[in-house]
Amino acid sequence: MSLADQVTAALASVIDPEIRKPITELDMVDSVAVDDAGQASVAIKLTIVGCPAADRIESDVRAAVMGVPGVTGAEVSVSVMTPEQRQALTERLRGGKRAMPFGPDSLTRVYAVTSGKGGVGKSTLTANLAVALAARGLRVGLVDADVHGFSIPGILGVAGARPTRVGEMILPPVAFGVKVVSIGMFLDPARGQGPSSAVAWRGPMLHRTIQQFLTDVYFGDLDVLLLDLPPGTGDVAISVGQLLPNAEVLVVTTPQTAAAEVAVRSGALAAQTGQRVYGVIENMSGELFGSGGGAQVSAELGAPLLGSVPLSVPLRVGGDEGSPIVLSAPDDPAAQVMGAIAAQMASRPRNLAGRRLGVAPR
Ligand SMILES: Nc1ncnc2c1ncn2[C@@H]1O[C@H](COP(=O)(O)OP(=O)(O)OP(=O)(O)O)[C@@H](O)[C@H]1O
Repeated sequence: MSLADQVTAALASVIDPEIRKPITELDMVDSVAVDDAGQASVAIKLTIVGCPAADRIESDVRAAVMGVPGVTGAEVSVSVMTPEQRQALTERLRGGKRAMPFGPDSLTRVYAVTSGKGGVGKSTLTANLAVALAARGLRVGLVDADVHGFSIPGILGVAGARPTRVGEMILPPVAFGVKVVSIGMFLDPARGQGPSSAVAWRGPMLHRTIQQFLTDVYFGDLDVLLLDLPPGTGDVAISVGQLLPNAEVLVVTTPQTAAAEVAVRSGALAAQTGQRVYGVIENMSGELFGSGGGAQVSAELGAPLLGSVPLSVPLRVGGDEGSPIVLSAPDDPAAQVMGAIAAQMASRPRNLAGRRLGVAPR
């Protein structure tokens, strides 16, 4: 066996402390060379930038290399895997099992949009934010999980659209650059399922449906996934909290005090499932409905008030007509506020920056 082969064999004793497998099985050894004088050069690829285990891996590699008889010195260089290499590794570690793509090791920022009660404009804001984010060049997916009324497809002008099935894969319709699916598109009226049968959707069946839905719908690589949840603190919010603990919550409220109180409750549920409240949006602001609801929810949840969207006739009409005003009437004051909120969201880095690869040890 050549000295280089012996060095490679020795590297099998170096275990990645997080993934808990030999680095030689994780495609982390890029190259190994040993010159005539016994000087070894080893190139290592880490899974992510700023990998907390980097120093340990590097020193373990050095020790393993120096332990090979005949090696006189070791030069270890460290780089980072490309996203493709990382993805290939992740898939291989999962053993080819289809997994829910938006879990904690995903690069996608996931936002669950919730409200205390219905009719506060949650779906309208979610749809417009999604379109505004897509218009900024982000890859955006939108899941309508509001079992009390699937309004997203209508607001985005794809009310009659059905997803395309390619084998086991379900390809979502695209509206204004947003990949949009609604649980409403998967209901089977023959089984009594329908937008008006929310009661039949409670509990474990709903949980399984959402899980299957997130797994089977092929969104591809997304920068942002938005979920329009039903108002309140019901089963869907709990399921999403369990399935996507990494999701951040956006709370929509109106300016009235009563609406603000229930909005706080739905935001507080997020904390119980380990989610973080990213921010609060006040909608339909204007003297008519009182004021201060957004600020109150923001203060009580300890999350920023991202903006106050004024009452706007074009916003309502745009929703009815399937024409989101962030595109069709960008100068409207409500469109301006929603555009500004989308700009804040778009300026955040991708989800995984500096985080560990969340691969569970076997
Ligand atoms: N800022 C606004 N100005 C005027 N009308 C608005 C505004 N925001 C929303 N609306 C209108 O209010 C109605 C309710 O909005 P929407 O369906 O988005 O609420 P929701 O909170 O998602 O309700 P639910 O959860 O019950 O589906 C719609 O007719 C919508 O066009």
